[in-house]
Parts: sequence; structure tokens; C-alpha cells
Amino acid sequence: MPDTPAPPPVILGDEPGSFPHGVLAERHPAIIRQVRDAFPYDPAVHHALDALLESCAKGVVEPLPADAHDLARWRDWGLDGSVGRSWFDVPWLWSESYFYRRLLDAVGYFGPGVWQGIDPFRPFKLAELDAPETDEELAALDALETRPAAERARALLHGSLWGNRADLGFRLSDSEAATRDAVPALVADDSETLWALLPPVLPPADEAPTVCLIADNAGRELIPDLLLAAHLLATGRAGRVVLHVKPYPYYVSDATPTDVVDALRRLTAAPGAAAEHGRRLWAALADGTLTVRAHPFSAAPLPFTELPPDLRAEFAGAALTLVKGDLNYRRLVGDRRWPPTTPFADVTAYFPGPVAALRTLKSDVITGLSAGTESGLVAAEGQRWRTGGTHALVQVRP
Ligand SMILES: O=P(O)(O)OC[C@H]1O[C@](O)(CO)[C@@H](O)[C@@H]1O
Repeated sequence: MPDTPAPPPVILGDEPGSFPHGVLAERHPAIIRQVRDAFPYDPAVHHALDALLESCAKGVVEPLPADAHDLARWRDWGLDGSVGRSWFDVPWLWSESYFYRRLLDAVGYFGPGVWQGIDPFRPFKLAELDAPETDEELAALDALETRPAAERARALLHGSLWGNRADLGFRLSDSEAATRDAVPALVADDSETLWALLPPVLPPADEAPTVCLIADNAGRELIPDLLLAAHLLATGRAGRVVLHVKPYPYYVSDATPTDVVDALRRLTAAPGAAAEHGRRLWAALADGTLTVRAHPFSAAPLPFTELPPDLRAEFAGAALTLVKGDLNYRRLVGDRRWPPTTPFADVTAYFPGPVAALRTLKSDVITGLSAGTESGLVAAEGQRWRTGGTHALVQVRP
């Protein structure tokens, strides 16, 4: 029997100077400081934030409070194996995810108390929704209305893809990220395969399939994601769209159900075509052709190889699952040091149905590049192309 090669090592944050180390050592403390300043928190919250700051800098992973509502779940997700170890020595994916869980504890998000349910990142998300750039992006929809269907489809797919640059956690630690120019040529582009997985425009209603969309950030990413969903429903290329968001605030700007409502309100209040799309999406939620789900696993510190049975069944039944963003990409292919030419189809073979990744590159993980693409990127930028947020990809495993 042929030996299956062992997968490459899981990424840790233990190497000073590496990207993951910088996220743990610098970005997380910066996020704590921003959150602290964003609300008139009481002394107990300040005290808890101080403790988290101290723990992040030189401490070890501490257990959840004994009465935490999700203690059993986190134990299933590997808490016992991480408690007592340095944040830098456990898998980076786990460490980052647990940081956000602890941050929510520190600000009293899970209550009881006055801060229960208050999203510590909401002021940043709302500021982005109110930004003039959002108005410009929505106004551009008017001109798109009269374009041929294929051009509209491409524009909306690319809107959703590049919307992934709008990631507040990323911009926080990399202040130049928003001003760096994106490189329009994709490092991998399976868009044609993606469209071929969906029926042509307007099939009989009972043949129109389900598309799952695993969303990433709120605001300027979620709006184009919703517009893509609206397009799929309006053209009949999907009969139903299931939008997966996070059950609670996560990675600063990740979308929650509240953010979906905010984005829809923003759309319906805008002038022109945007409002029409917003109204259709609102109606789609009412008639069930658009569904929002906030599954606990969406904020799990684990790769998608660990999908629970209900999600496996759901994705198995979809004509296509769209996986948005960098973090979801890491979870999809595994947060490992893959050689960049590792076939995307191989590392996603386990996924229960056809899957497409739409991602701008903001961490070291990458698969599915041709040798020529990789060497061209390295020649031009060293390894910066992996993390700078200027490159993007569309990868599909039918
Ligand atoms: O919003 P996205 O595209 O998932 O990006 C978030 C990314 O930011 C990071 O926190 C650092 O780049 C990664 O852990 C994560 O992959």
C-alpha cells in the first residue's frame, strides 16, 4: 500500500519575527487597547482587560470560568490540552480563536451584567458602514444594472472577493493595508469552474439549487456578499442561499446576525439600485429563500475537517459552498505550512460538497498555486505576497 505523506506541520505562533507571532504579541494587545477606549467600561471590565493583556504578553492559556455557558463545547474543542501552555505554543488558529473568546468574557459579553450582549467591535463596524467609500460602492450598482448578465455576475463575484480586504483586525495592526494597491490579477482563478457548478440563468424554480455562503467580515465585505446572494437568487442560479455568520463577535469585524441586519438596513436606506436589492433580500429572508445561520462551529478554533454532522449534511446538499476570507481559508485547507503548489483539490477532498474559496491573502497559508505563479510572486516580493492583503484568489473544488 502506498504511504500517504504526513501533512506538513500546523502553524504555531512561537517564532519571533514571524507573522503569527506578531499577531499574538502585537495585534492582540492593540485590539485590547482599542476595545478599552471604545466604551465607558466599569472598573471590573478594565481590571479583566488588564489581566488579559498581561496573560497575552507572557502568560499561559487559562481555563474558562467554571460556569461558562460553553465550557463543555470548548473542552470538546481542545481546551484541556491547551490550558497551562503558552499562547505561543498551541496551534495559532486555536490561540487566536480563544483570545476572542476571552476578550468577550473580559468585557462581560456573556453576562450577566450591563455589558451583556454588547458587541465590543460595534463602533468600528458601524463607522465602516457609514464611511463615504460605502456610499461610492453602493452608487456603482446603478451603472451595473444595464450591463449584460455575465458582466454583472463577474463584477459581483469580484466585489465579494475584494470586499475581503475590508478586515478591521488586519488594518488595525497594518495601518498601510488600506492604502496599498491591490494587484488585480488573481494568483489562482477558477471562476469559470465556479459558475459552471450553478445552473444557467433562470432554470425552473424547483431545479434551482441551494448555495451556502460562509461569510467573513461585516460591513464592506458583507454588503457585496449579500449583493452576490441577491444576484444568485434573482437570476435563479440559486433557489436558496444559506448565509453562515458567527454566533458572537469574533476577529474584530467578523459578521454576526446583528451585522446582517445593519447591512440590510444600510442597503434599503441607500438611493437607487442598492435599495431595491436590499428590499429583495429582506423579502427573501421573509420567504425563506435566504436563511441566516449562526452555528457555534462557525467560531470554533478548528479546521473544517472537524465539521459537525449537521453542517456536513448541509454542505453535502448544496450545489456549492462559497468560503469567504482568510481565516475560513485557513480552516478549509488546514492551518499548515503547505508547499504552495499543493493541489487545492487534494487538501479539500474531504469537504462534503463542491467548494469555492474567495480570499485575499492575509496569512502564510497557501495552496493550489502553479510553480510559475509562486516563483513570480517570490521574485517580485519575497514572501510579502502571502500576508499583505494585496493578492487574491478564487479556488474551486467541484
Ligand atoms: O478577515 P479574514 O480575511 O478572515 O482575515 C483575518 C485574518 O487576520 C488574521 O487575524 C491575521 O492576518 C488571520 O488570523 C486571519 O486569517
